[in-house]
Amino acid sequence: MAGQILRLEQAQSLLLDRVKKIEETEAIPLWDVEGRVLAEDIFAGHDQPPFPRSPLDGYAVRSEDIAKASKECPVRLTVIDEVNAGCVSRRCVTSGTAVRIMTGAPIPKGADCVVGQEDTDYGEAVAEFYEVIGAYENYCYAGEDYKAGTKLLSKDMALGSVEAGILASLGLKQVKVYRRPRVAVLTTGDEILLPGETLLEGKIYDSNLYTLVTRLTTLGMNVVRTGRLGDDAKDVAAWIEETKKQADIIVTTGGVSVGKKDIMHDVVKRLGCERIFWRVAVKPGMPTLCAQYQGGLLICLSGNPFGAAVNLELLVRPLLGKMSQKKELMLKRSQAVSESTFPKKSTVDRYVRAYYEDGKVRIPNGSNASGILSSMCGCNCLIELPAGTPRLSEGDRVWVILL
Ligand SMILES: Nc1nc2c(c(=O)[nH]1)N[C@H]1C(S)=C(S)[C@@H](COP(=O)(O)OP(=O)(O)OC[C@H]3O[C@@H](n4cnc5c(N)ncnc54)[C@H](O)[C@@H]3O)O[C@H]1N2
Ligand code: MOO
Repeated sequence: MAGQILRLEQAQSLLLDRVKKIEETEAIPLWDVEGRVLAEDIFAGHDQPPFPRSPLDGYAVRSEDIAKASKECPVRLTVIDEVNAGCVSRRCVTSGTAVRIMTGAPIPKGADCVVGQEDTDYGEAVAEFYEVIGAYENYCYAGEDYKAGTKLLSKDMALGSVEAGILASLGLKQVKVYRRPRVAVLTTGDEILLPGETLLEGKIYDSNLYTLVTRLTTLGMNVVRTGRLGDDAKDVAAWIEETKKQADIIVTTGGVSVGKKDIMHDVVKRLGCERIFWRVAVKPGMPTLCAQYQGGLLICLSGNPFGAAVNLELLVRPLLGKMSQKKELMLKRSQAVSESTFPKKSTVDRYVRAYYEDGKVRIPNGSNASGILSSMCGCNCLIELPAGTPRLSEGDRVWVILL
């Protein structure tokens, strides 16, 4: 069963070769666009703004009427109408007249500029003007944001709050995006209890389910099914069989090592899946087992909580990035100077939980062992110590993977 232990890059590329960009699309409400990828080009259906509008509260006038206005020698114009945002004045501004106007209101015909009310006497029937304002000053053109027919957003771009606003400004309620990768998570182990159950002798609570599902959700994935089962290969195979149609990727934890209850090897056989690899030369999480089922990948991570969390980042996250076209999901490395020591020499590539800030990286107190989760609290990176790296000292330069 042992076979060859793959280097991380080999394992990553074997898996990446087996996934494709998701082409299926769905229409979603604008509220939900954050983190989604646009599946259509978006063209403007109208000018924005659709009409020339006032940028000020004041008076719409003809600039030639106030060409000689000053504080000492004000120009007096008859106020023939008032227009607020959302309304339209049907009057035409002719020589000697003005229309009282509020910010955002359409500039009436005949007017070619707006005088802010601070430069007037705020007159109601007749107003005095103290400033010269040139033609098309304080004048927002129709279409100055965008013109009808302009391509505003392109297929395959990432959507966020600004794009949501642009789509809304077009009057759209929905937009076509690629569907998200569908991921299912199953934790296995006779010792695993769900939070809320009574802690019995020899048992522990399931932390992996919560770490993995929360992380996948944060990465923008559609977690379609979750489950927890004991060490029974038949049950686990049945669960995976039922889930295969709904999920592009099924992630499991536990049962991948060499013990009597390490059932995932048997599960893969029962399912008739093609085993892609077992074991990657990394610590933690070395015994990861990956297989292909029709329609997706089965990624069986170590039961150890840190091993599962790290390999979700190293092996699963890049797949999700490729499938969803979200570049930010591809692994991001940065150089940093270590402010901590790490005592163990690395015989395989080792990942150490740490905090990164401003080019410096610090390892938290507590163990970095595969079974230890609590010291990962607040960590935002993994220090990458390649095989053969001697003990880490303060001041050493290292590469980190930003989480
Ligand atoms: N003789 C050997 N023993 C082991 C080897 C080896 O090479 N020879 N490899 C070790 C390494 S490295 C790892 S990693 C673990 C992997 O074990 P499994 O993936 O089979 O996982 P389990 O045995 O099921 O669990 C390991 C550990 O994690 C706890 N666990 C499991 N599930 C959860 C969960 N959902 N939430 C929290 N904690 C969980 C479980 O109780 C175990 O303590 O194998 C080594 N053994
Ligand atoms: O490969 Mo394991 O997760 O280090 O104990």
